[in-house]
Order: sequence, then C-alpha cells, then structure tokens
Amino acid sequence: MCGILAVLLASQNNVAPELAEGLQLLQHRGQDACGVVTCGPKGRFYQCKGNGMVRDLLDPKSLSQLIGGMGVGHARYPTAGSSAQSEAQPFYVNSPYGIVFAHNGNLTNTDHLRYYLDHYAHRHINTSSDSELLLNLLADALQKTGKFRIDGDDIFRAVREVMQTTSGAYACAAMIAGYGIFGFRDPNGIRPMGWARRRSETVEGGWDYMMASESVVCDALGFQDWTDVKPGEAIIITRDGLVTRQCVPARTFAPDIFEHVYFARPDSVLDGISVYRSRMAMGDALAANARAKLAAEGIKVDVVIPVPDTSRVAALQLAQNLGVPYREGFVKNRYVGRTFIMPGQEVRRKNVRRKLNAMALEFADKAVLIVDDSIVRGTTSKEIIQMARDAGARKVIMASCAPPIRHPAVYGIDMPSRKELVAHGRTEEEISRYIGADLIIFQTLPDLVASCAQFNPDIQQFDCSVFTGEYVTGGVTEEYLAHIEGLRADNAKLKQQGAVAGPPMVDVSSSTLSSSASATMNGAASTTLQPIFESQPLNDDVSGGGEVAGGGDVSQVVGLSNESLQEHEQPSLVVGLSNE
Ligand SMILES: O=P(O)(O)OC[C@H]1O[C@H](OP(=O)(O)OP(=O)(O)O)[C@H](O)[C@@H]1O
Ligand SMILES: NC(=O)CC[C@H](N)C(=O)O
Ligand SMILES: [Mg+2]
Repeated sequence: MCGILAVLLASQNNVAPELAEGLQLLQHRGQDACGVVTCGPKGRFYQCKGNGMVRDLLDPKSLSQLIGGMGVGHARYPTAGSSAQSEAQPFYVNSPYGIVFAHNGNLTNTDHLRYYLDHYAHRHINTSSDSELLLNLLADALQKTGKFRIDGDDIFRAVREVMQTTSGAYACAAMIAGYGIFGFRDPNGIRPMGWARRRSETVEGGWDYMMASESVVCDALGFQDWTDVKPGEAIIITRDGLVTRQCVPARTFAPDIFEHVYFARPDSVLDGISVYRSRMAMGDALAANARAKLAAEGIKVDVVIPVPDTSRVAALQLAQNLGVPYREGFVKNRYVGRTFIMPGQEVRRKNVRRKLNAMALEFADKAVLIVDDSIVRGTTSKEIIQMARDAGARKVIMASCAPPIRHPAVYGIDMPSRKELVAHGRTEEEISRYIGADLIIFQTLPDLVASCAQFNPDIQQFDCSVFTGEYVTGGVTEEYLAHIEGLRADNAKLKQQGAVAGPPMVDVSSSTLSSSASATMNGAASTTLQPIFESQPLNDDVSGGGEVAGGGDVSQVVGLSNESLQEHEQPSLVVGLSNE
C-alpha cells in the first residue's frame, strides 16, 4: 500500500518541500523507502530517493536541491521484488521523453509482462519490482507513437494500452519531462487515488494541482475539490489545466476494503467514504456480535482496550455500545512505526514489544476485551495478550474489526503466504488458542462490507479477497498463488536477501538525474551531490551468476527535455499483449 503523490504548481516555485510534506502524510502507507523527483528548467529531473523514512531522507538540504515546479513522490511498502534501495520509487526511464513513475498496488501477470518487455519491446528491466515493469510498458506504449512531441491523446492511448495488458491493482502518478503530470487507476479501482486543486498564490488566475493516494494530503496542503479518479480513468495535468478520460471501460468497481480496515488514515475520505465513519460503523457492528457472544459464554467484561493505533476509533464505538469503560491500557511508543508493514517476522515481533506497553493499572484482576482492527499473522495479538496476562488480566477476550483472514493478498498487501496467516486452516477456537486468548470475536464479512458500503451506495462491491479467496481481476489461479508464496513468503525473502550481493547499480544523489541508453535508473539517496557509480549485479536473478558492472564513471548527463527530443523510428516489433 504505497503512498503516491504528484503536484504541479502554476508557478515555477520549487514544489519539493510540499511533496515531502505530503509524503509525510502518506508515511503510514509505506515505511521502507521514499523519494521525490522534480522537473526543473529545460525539462531536467532532480531526484532524492532511497531506503528510510520521509523525515530522514528528504531533509531540508536535500529538498533545497530538488528544483522545479512539478514533481512526483512515493512512500514504499514493498509487495514485489525486495526492499532494496534500487527499488525505491519514483522510477525513471529516459526513453521516450523522460518519464518518472510512482506506483501503488501489485501486478498479477508480471511474468507475462517481463517476457513481453524482454522479447518484444527489448527493454532492460533491472530489478524485480513490478512497478519498473509497469513504467516500461508505459514507455513502450508511448514509444510506439513514434512522435517527436506527444500530446494528451497519445498519453491516454498509451495508458489504455497499459490497462489492456496489465492485470492486478495499480494507482499510478507519473511525470513527463517538460510536459506535465498524469495519473491513472486500474479498471477495478482497487487502489485509491484522487486529485484536487487550489488557487495559485503567485500566478494570478492560475491553479495548482495535486494527485494523491489519500485525501488527507489535500486537506493538509490547502487543496480543495478532492475528486476520486474513476476506475479505468486517467488524468493529465499541464500548465494548461486538467483533462480526464475513461481509457478503458470500468470493470466491477471493487476498492480494497482493507484500506478501511487498516491502511488508510481515518481522516481520509476514499471514494466518498470517510474512513473514520467506516471504522466507527465497524465498532458498532462488532458490538452487536460481541454482546451476543459474551452473553452466550456468560462473560462480563470490565473494560475495553484498543490496540493502538488503528483500532482506536472502532474500539471506542464498541465500548460505548456495550456500555463498558474504554481505557487506553496499552501505551504506544510514538517513535515506533507500523509493525505490520515491517519486513520479516522477527522484526515485526520485536517491534510490537517495543511499540506497546501494558499498564498494570488497567489490566490487574480484570476481564479485558482487547480490540484490534485485524488479526493477520497474529503477531500483535499473541504478544499483547501475553502482555495483558503479565499485567494481571483475569480474562482476555480478543475482538477483531475484520473477519478471519484466510487467503493471500495479491493486490498490494504483502501477505502472499497462506502459511503465515494465523487464520489459515484454523477454526476460531484454534485461533483463540494459538494467540492465547480466552475467547475470540470476529466481525462477520457482511457486517464489515455494510460498515463501508452504507456510506456510498454507488460502490457495488469491495475487494474482500483476503477474506473470501475471490479475486476480482480474475487470473489469480492456484498455480499463481503457489508461485508468489514461493517467492515472497518470509522464509523465501530471507533466502533471497542472503543471495543478493551488492548495492544498487547507480547511486544518484539529489542532483540532476543521470541517464544512459534507455535503461531505467534506480537512484538512491546519498549525502554527496556527485553521482556515484557502484557495482551491482546487472542480472536481477538472485540465484547469482549475474554480470557485475562496476568502476565506471557516470558523468552528469542531463535528463531529456521535450526540446531536445529527436524523431525516432517506430519499433520493428509491435506486439500488444492482452489479458483476454
Ligand atoms: O496480526 P498481525 O500480523 O500482527 O497484524 C495486524 C496488526 O498489525 C497492524 O498494526 P500496526 O502496528 O501495523 O499499525 P497501527 O499502529 O496503525 O495499528 C494492525 O493494526 C494490527 O494491529
Ligand atoms: N505497496 C505498494 O503499493 C508497492 C508497489 C510495488 N508493488 C512495490 O513493491 O514497490
Ligand atoms: Mg495495529
């Protein structure tokens, strides 16, 4: 669930500080890596990206060197490839026209796309990131125009081609050197995205525009008129204004319900549904279920305690409905981020302990009802139930605002392995025993769906695949699930980390982007302004054996501007892919 952001100012003022501020507001969507690329005079790109949190990487000094009035930002939570610095976004490809690209989501036909890009488009893909594939598909589609200069129609057509060839979930923000920014959302609208505008403070009658994963960014940066991008729609923003087009017919609109359960900030409104309201409704619905279950078991609860942060809104509502006191029994260390999106089970487990501390005052001799938004691997619940018992709780009942998660996620949540899911292959009683609770209470799926759907009757369904195993895009076969399980399960990732040697191919600082041939550059943050060339396996195959390029000297090469583009030939092999 990465965060994506793009801003175009009416003026030529530097936009980087606002992009960094906006990314801070999207930090909850990805903590592994982040980056900003801006476009300045002569269509030159300036970038700063790498592993780390927004406030650390995008410091004032780095930001001051990111020149230009339009730019793209990204906060990454890896769901494909690795956590390597080389996969930090935005990605850049110099040909054609100079494109910068940020992606939220996950593609499900990457093998197919990789094959096409290699065999037909002859594009070199330097990482295992699905986003790099998506960017190169877009670049390939634009290349086919064969034009010296492109216009909005060309971009819409290229996006259409991408949508026709790509399967999975994606909300994307992109920028073309010297031209403008554009974005698009997959035909099922699985991942969220919208745009907004505000009056320019410096250009009379001008508008500043932004597009982002969540509306909270628009509120905080003073933008108005938040409008969700429709499924299958693309938007282009240039200094002439904004145009939108339905690039392919929308399919079943199925936004991911997990945004409401966990991912999004409560102060965001996604597709017309306030996340805060939907979480309140989850608390209400869960209360009815909890009342019945507690009565059936003859349990009287003394106190309701949320697991900070995400469950707070729902837990308060549940407590009020039950007429039981709500108490903040777990104190959260504000300096520890979200644990679920941390890479690796051991890191997650340790950080739950670092993050939460149980106050004996609220637990001693009490029957406590602990409320969380979801129980996925059970890491959090197992730890905090033990903490509650250590703090003297007499009885521990665990309640989850989401139903049991028994199926892998394929659209942008990194839980591809069934074996890692605590509810997979377990009954509710078995889950309860596994996490050490006296009783477990789950939300039902109809209640969860109603908690969100009641606020926007236009949404016919949500993507609930992690609860049902039904994948709205189709094409998610048992074979595919087994394949990603082999690639991305925690133990598989650990093995890969062991096998990968060397840093990213090119370490570009927050200076002008370097470019060579038509390869995608995977820049990384650096403290120096000089581009540095470092050795890196050019072959992404983690089993080893790739060639190593190193020692070369990358001189500063300017990014392409529209002015410097040359007429080029139509590629000889033009083979479109189709899911159909
Ligand atoms: O069963 P698990 O695998 O532990 O996953 C579920 C837990 O992880 C998340 O918390 P997280 O710490 O990521 O974020 P939060 O502070 O927003 O609640 C979520 O809110 C649950 O508490
Ligand atoms: N969480 C996301 O949206 C991730 C985007 C992309 N799949 C990546 O791994 O970088
Ligand atoms: Mg939590």
